[in-house]
Amino acid sequence: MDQAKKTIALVAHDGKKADMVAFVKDHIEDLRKANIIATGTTGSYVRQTGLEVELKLSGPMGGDAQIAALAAEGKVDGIIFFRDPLGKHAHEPDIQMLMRISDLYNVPLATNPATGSLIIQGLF
Ligand SMILES: O=C(CO)COP(=O)(O)O
Repeated sequence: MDQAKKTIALVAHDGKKADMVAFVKDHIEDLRKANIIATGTTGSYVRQTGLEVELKLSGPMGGDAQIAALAAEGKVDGIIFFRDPLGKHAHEPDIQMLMRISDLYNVPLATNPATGSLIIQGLF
């Protein structure tokens, strides 16, 4: 992790992983300037774009919680979290926690590509 760089967390539910990969491709030049962390499965998909990604645990196994903990410690500058509004998740409490922590610590969090682009514009 390069302390001089911004850190961006990428998280996407299964129904939104294709959207996340498309988003990363659209913003790859800016994202290359950042440290990228991601929940496990999302990160594996994103790596296919060639972007370097530090993988956390898969979301249902605690990945959202790991990203929330880093955000609470001031180690995350932006979170791009494409939730599936049509899906149901066993780890819903973790999803809510990640959003709550981002509000508590005023960490920008985008839940769709439009606001994700605004976060990237704002950070770079
Ligand atoms: O479930 C998730 C976010 O809540 C995402 O986790 P994965 O990237 O491991 O699929």
